[in-house]
Amino acid sequence: MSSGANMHITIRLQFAKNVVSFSDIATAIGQAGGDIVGIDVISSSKTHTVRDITVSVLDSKHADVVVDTLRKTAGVKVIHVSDRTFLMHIGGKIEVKSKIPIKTRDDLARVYTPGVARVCTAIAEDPTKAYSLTIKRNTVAVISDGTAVLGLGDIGPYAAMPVMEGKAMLFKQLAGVDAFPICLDTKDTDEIVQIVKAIAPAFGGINLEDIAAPRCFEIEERLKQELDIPVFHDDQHGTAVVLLAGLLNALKIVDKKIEEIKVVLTGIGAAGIACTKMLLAAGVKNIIGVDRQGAIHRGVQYDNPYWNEYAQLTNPENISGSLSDVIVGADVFIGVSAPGILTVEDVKKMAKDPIVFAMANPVPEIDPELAEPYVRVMATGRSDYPNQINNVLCFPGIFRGALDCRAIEINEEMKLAAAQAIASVVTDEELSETYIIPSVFNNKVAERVREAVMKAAYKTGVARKDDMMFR
Ligand SMILES: NC(=O)c1ccc[n+]([C@@H]2O[C@H](COP(=O)([O-])OP(=O)(O)OC[C@H]3O[C@@H](n4cnc5c(N)ncnc54)[C@H](O)[C@@H]3O)[C@@H](O)[C@H]2O)c1
Ligand SMILES: O=C(O)C[C@H](O)C(=O)O
Ligand SMILES: [Mg+2]
Repeated sequence: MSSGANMHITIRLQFAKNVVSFSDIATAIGQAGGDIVGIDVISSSKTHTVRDITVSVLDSKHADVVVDTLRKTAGVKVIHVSDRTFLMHIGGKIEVKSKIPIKTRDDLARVYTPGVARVCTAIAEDPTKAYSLTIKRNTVAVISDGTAVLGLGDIGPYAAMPVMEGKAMLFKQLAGVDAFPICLDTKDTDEIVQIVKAIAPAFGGINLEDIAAPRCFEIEERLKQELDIPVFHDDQHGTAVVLLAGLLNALKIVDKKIEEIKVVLTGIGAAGIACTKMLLAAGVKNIIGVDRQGAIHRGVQYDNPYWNEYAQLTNPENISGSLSDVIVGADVFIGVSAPGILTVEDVKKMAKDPIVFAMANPVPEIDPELAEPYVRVMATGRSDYPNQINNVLCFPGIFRGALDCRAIEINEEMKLAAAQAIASVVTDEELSETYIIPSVFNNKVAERVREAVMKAAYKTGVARKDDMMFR
């Protein structure tokens, strides 16, 4: 399965009318396996025509095959090839906009010197006024060091930017939160903690993103202790929240109790450890974690201290072995690891009515089309298949709620409330194998998550909004 399903390329080509017809070109594209999804005439003369032909292809290799076929067709000249996805990224995807225009000298004197000085002084005298007089109240920093970007791994801070810009777009569109992508050119835990602390004054919350385990745990813990604004590692907690929402609904379909299921989870990293903790808190008793060297079990000393702790909390029968060994009889498979590691043979060994959540991005642990015939409920992290279990269902609404009540943190109760809120958007009448989790575009999601999260924040005493100081 490719990472670029729905990949569209636009090929600008010129063809000599007396040598080749458009239907010859369409046939050539079809024979190379491409699907024409759009045609635009750019110019036409007596002898030549220039057209932009948009073609759906499987991946970039397939795109090369289609383009090569056209290059070899007599009378055809390929002028250039563009990829719609790349075109959407030219110059980046977000910008900063002013709320008020500066039209007159008077405006200038208010938004900037000298007027602004009075506002600065007011904040200097009472720093809590930053909430009412600066962007802090509505602004989140999306911070990555580029070490665990999607399932692409350590691709560095420059390459991480498009994902962080995308997260910022989603924050804004789904919950009205202004988010800044900030990619740091350091992998040093102390340095990351120091930098984030130092930039915190401008922000009402910190969303850590795509920072590899195990460093992400210490970074988050230390920042939580040192800052009075919510710090939330999206790949851990956002994923765990949405996973639980999806599982609660999937279990209704197969009519199994959460306490009785056997769960096998692959990828004991940031997402995997947080998902496991959330499932244990929700009542799962039998969960086995599998990483590269097989099932995590007691009796081994792992280099990774988090795995030693993990072994204590999970795998009640202390089973060892590979994924194929431990998957036998499992009710649920959860993948937050790497592409293609679950085989159809593995799925066939699961208990009746298997639930498979293959959540690695962009390529899941098993191709949904291969798994489909053998599973009862199938979900991925992607938007091009039904049941998208992706942290995008959580982070906009959870931060909206936290910002609106000026929460000092996002705690366990707030996360659980968010999971239940997401699950509740799908009504019992609507619930089906292909609809266990609401769509990212369902505008009820962020609002419901916001309300639930605020309620939990007030209940647990972490909301400061009623405190006059933070108005
Ligand atoms: N759908 C979602 O919302 C969502 C959210 C977060 C992460 N993810 C995906 O989950 C994956 C992991 O993300 P993370 O942030 O936890 O990264 P991470 O680097 O912290 O953890 C990944 C873990 O997977 C393990 N792993 C790699 N290859 C494996 C294999 N062949 N078999 C078993 N384990 C293997 C690694 O050793 C590591 O422990 C990525 O693909 C990411 O895109 C999806
Ligand atoms: O970015 C996503 O689509 C989800 C998640 O944060 C991931 O790292 O895969
Ligand atoms: Mg991520």
